[in-house]
Amino acid sequence: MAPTPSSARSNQTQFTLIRTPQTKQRLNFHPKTPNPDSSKDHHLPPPEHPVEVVGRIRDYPERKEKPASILQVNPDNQTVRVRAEVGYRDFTLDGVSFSEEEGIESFYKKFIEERIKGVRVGNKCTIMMYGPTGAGKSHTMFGCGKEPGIVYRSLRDILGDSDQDGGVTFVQVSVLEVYNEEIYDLLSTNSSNNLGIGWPKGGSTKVRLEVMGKKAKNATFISGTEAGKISKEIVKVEKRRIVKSTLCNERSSRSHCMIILDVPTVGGRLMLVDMAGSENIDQAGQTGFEAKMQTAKINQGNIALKRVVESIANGDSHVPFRDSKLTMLLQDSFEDDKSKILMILCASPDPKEMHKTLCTLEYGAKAKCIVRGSHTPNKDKNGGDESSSSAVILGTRIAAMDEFISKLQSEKKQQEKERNDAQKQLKKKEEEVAALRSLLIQKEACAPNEEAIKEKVNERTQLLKAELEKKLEECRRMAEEFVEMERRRMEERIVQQQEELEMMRRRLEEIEAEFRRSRDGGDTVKSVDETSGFAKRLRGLYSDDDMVKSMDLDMGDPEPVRQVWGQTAVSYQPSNTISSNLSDVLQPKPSESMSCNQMYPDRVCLSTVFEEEEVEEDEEKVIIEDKSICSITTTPVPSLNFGGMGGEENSFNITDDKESAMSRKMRIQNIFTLCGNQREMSQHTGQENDQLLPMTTNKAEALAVEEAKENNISVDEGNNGQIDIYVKWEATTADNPRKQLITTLRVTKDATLADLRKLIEIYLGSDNQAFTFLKLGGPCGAQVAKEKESTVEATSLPFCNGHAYLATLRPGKSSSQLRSLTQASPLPLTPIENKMQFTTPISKVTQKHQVDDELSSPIAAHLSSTPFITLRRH
Ligand SMILES: Nc1ncnc2c1ncn2[C@@H]1O[C@H](COP(=O)(O)OP(=O)(O)OP(=O)(O)O)[C@@H](O)[C@H]1O
Repeated sequence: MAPTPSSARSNQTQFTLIRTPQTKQRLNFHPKTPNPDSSKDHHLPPPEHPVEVVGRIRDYPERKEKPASILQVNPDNQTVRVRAEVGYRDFTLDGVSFSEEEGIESFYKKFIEERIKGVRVGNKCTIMMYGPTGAGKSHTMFGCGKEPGIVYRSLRDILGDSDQDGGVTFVQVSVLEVYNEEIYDLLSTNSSNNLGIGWPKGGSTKVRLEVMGKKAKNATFISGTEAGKISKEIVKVEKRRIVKSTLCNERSSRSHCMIILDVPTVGGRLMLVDMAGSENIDQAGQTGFEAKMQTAKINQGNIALKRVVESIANGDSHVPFRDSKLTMLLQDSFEDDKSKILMILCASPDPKEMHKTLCTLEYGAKAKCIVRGSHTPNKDKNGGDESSSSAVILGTRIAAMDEFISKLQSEKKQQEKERNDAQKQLKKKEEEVAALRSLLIQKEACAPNEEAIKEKVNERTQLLKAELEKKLEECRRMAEEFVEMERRRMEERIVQQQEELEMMRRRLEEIEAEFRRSRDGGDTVKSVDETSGFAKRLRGLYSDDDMVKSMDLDMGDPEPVRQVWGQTAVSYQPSNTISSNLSDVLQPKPSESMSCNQMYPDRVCLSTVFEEEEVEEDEEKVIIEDKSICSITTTPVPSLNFGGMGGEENSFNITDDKESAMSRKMRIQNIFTLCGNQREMSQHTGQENDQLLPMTTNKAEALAVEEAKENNISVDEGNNGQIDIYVKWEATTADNPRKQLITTLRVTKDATLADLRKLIEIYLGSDNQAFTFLKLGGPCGAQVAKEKESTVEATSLPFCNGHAYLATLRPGKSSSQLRSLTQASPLPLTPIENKMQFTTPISKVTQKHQVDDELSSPIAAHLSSTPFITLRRH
């Protein structure tokens, strides 16, 4: 494939594919217009191509990792494509063979065997190995140990197997070497001259020959009919070739080797030419003047052969055969009509060798275009004149040229198409690059925006942080204020408690004084003493000097009394000290917080722990006296139904089937006792009947009394000589809209209402709420005069529900005091009471004590406003 000048120009301007230094040496075809006489060409014989070109691509069996091949063969096995990083070039040859797939034997059979048969019958054939050093020329020509090369296979084919054909064909074989533009006879040795470097050792030298005409003069030949013997000789003399280690080949042939095999009987001739490597000086890595000269002279043969090929192909009148010894010896091969040339292009698939491979294929493509020229006149065998013969030849050449030109044009079109595709792809890629670039620019433009956003976020964060800190500071200040306020409130409470304690102490002193008076007094006092269980009790206690008397509001509770109230919790420490520790305030102890959290999961709890330990000893004594008389508990009323106390019908749980017979009996006994007392009281006083309440406010109580009368059963006075008394306010009045269960007291069974009053007054505290007892036993209740209270026993009160006595209090004139009593104090502490108004938590407490659901609500309503006190014994 030789580009036309036009294509070469287009390559320069449009193609940047693959260029070689040899481009300038390309055939310079003149553009030709279509031959007007081309119509006449159809009778011309097809153009004769004396040179056929096949490619042999070597293998690298010794390499473990083979590089990707740059050579690719089309399915027609004639076009080899050289792939570069960008683009490719196709070369159309007469055949391509990969030594990896086809060994020497199959290559020989495919491309050479037929020609050798022609030689045997008188044809002339020249087989040239062309290619860069190390491409496998010698390997293909002479073979290796396992595979004999073309030389030995040709000999065997021409002479036949000596054992079978023995001497049918006779051949003469000359072996020449062209080195440094000199011809040497490798079959002859000259023992006298020693030419030095490169020559065989042992004193013998090669014989230099002169060229006479187109042949080497006086060349030695070996003749014979046995291929084996001749092959052995050739093997021997082939080793005399000058070889040298180069960068490209460890045993590089530095000379051209020609084996000329004549078959004189038929006039056949076979010329086998193993050319030296076609590399240039730099590639050969030769240094020094002599070495460079040597490489230059080796190349001289190659260059001369190229010129000859181009000249023949161009149809030049002069073909420079005489430019080198090699071309002089090959002249016959090109000029003889009977001679055919087979050029084997050896190439490497290694990408590193791409440049050499391209040069080799370009050279082969040129050689393939050679047609018989005018300088090889083919005498008209039919006796025609020379001019007509020349015209035929010229016509043939023109046809060949036209064919070549059309081929190049189609290649050019193909390449232009590929170029357009490549340009389109390039444009597409450029667009992509432009898009990416714009994206990049956009991103770069966005970068400052991100910075601005970050800055804003930082600013906002700082602002929020400052606000947060401000609010935190505010909260801290509020907490401190709150703590301070609580502290002050607590202090006030403490003062108040101290005052109350003082008042209690004074009251106890009064009681004590009364007690002394009763002890020291006459018969009048004695009667009081007999009737007053409380005084009796006091006397008993004071008569025992060994008894430890103490007063402690927290009587024996293993844990301090805790009342849940409000939304905060304060831990109140003994000795009137206030724990104002903020952490204590805001973070209650785990046990406290747990109880609080269970009851008020959504609230912050404040628990009050109230302990009085440093109370004066005298006060303690009095309290112990009180304790011995009664105990006030916060135990919820078990089954007392206060549903009817708000005006609705009372519904004591008298139909409870589960009530034990014992408790029923006790209740009936109690009612009888009450009834008896009522009658007794009426007889003694005579005034109470006048002051009977207009109606019994509690039907259940009346019912219980009647029941007791009917059954005539005495009441059992409770456990351990103590009885429980429910203390409640009378029915609803305008002043007192709610019924109030005040508390439950536990007193000795011989306690009088006067004793009860004292306890209730203590319980009610400094408010000193005025009240009178209502004695309910008959159909109507009656007020008990205050002065008569000491004569009326607590057991004369109505007995309710088999559990406790009911002390109903009628408020005195000071209803405002009652109101204030019923109103819950928001403050946690009063001396011995806590006024709670939290329905929900109290109802929870009552549920905890398993009060019926029906009862829980009204009881909770009462309990929520009922002051509690817990007194325990030490
Ligand atoms: N097809 C092949 N398969 C295996 N080995 C090969 C092949 N071709 C060449 N070789 C090996 O490569 C090395 C070089 O080959 P060779 O001498 O034939 O190259 P060359 O073209 O003759 O080089 P030079 O021009 O320098 O003489 C040798 O060792 C040879 O055995």
